[in-house]
Formats: sequence, structure tokens, C-alpha cells
Amino acid sequence: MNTTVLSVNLNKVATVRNTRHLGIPSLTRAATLCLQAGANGITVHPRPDERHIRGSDVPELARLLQAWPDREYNIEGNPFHNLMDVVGSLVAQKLPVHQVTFVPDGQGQFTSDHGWSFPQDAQRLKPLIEQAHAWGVRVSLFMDAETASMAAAKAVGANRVELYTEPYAAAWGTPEVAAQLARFASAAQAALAAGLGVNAGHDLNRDNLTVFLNQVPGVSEVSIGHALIADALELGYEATIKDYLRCIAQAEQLHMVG
Ligand SMILES: CC(=O)[C@@H](O)[C@H](O)COP(=O)(O)O
Ligand SMILES: NCC(=O)COP(=O)(O)O
Repeated sequence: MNTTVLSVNLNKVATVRNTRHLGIPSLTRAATLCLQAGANGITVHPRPDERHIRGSDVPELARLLQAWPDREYNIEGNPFHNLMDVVGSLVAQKLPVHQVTFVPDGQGQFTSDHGWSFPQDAQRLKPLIEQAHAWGVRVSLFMDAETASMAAAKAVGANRVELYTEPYAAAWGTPEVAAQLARFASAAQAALAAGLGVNAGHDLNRDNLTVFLNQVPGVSEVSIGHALIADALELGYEATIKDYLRCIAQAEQLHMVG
């Protein structure tokens, strides 16, 4: 039994779907195949420009997840843009949403590339975190792997942080990777010590995932989209999900023998 769970980000399925008006590939079909293959949850990032996930996709996937009560729905976005309306609408319809991941992206940003800043963002985040908690939704804050920020993320009321892993992924295969692993391990330790759960994501893949999870302690969830969907184009969803779960299990086996 893995202690790190895999949440599949379906943004890139929607990216392909949106290039025609035919509704294929179907997000709900993709989600079903991933869940059937053992994925622990589904992640979407409904950006305000709807370049991939659309407003209508979010409740449709929530309705699908109602049939999978042991899996989680994670919705990412900027709470100062559209995210709170999206989540509030699900809550009003009594549709499941287990976690929101607050991400400080600008409107139209190419992709997420940084986390929240403390103390600057603390006061404005606090009431939104409280609102999500009032809805019964866990809050994760997208954060750079900075040890000094973790206690501040806890103080503002977050349940978890999601460590932004692109700097680690970019260092993969270079001598810089050891320093990045040490940096992420230190940030994760600080988060755990502060009483936060630790998630991780961005550019994780089948090459870099096992080492990351072996070296960085206590990661509860990885959310993976771009590389996973690229793999699924070649291998199919079932084989792809099973291979990502193998990468996670392998990290945990290395812990046991290490
Ligand atoms: C928060 C995060 O890391 C992901 O949402 C990632 O940015 C994917 O977003 P795109 O698929 O729009 O690049
Ligand atoms: N939170 C990160 C995520 O959901 C997926 O990021 P990526 O694998 O598409 O880079």
C-alpha cells in the first residue's frame, strides 16, 4: 500500500479536446480509465481563460467522482480569480471537492511557475482559506521549496503545501540535482515539523519521481499531468497509471531496505 497517492491532472486531455468541437478525447472517459487503473484522484486547473479545463468540466468530473468515494478531487487555481466561484458552485450543488490548491498564477499565465510569498500574501489568503474550510474543503498552498516559508503557510491556516517541483525536474540529469533534492527535503521537513501535509507537483515524470519520493520525506500526494498524459498517448492510460504507481511503490521499497 503506497503512502503517497497519485492524482492525475487532466488539463492536457482538455487541451486536445478543445481543438475541435467534437468532445473527444472525453475528460470523463479519461478520468474513468485512470481511476480504474488505480489512480487515487483527479486534479484539474480551470484557468480563467478556459484554455483547457472549462467551467462545465468541473461539475461533470465531480459527478463522476461521486461514484468513486475513496478517491479525491483536487481543484487548482488562483482564489483571487475564478477558483472560489468554481468551488462554491460545487459545494452548493453538494458535489464532491476534497482539496483546493491555491496557486498564485496571473491571468493567462503560460503555466504555474512560482508559489505564494510570505508575509506579503498572508492577510489576503487567510479569509479565503477560512471560506474553503467552512465548505469542508482541505487547502493546499502552492509553494516554492523554501524552508523559511513553511511555518508561515501553517500560520495562515493551510492544511498542506504543494511543493513546486519544476526546479527539481529541470535539474534532473545534471550535477545540480543533489542540491535540489536537499532543498526539497529540507522544505518538506520544515512543513512536516510545522504540522502541514506535503504535496508535490509540476513536471514530475517516470524518470524523476522515484528518486524524489525516496529523498523527500512525507509526501502525501503527487499531482502529475503533462508527462503522464504524454506517456498515456504512447502506452495507454492503464499501463501509464500502473507505471507511475510502480515508481511510487519503488520509492517506498527503497525506504524499507535503506
Ligand atoms: C499548479 C501546477 O503546477 C499545475 O496546475 C500546472 O501548472 C499545470 O497547469 P497547466 O496544465 O495549465 O500548465
Ligand atoms: N499540481 C501539479 C499538477 O497538477 C500537474 O503538473 P504537471 O505534471 O502538468 O507539470
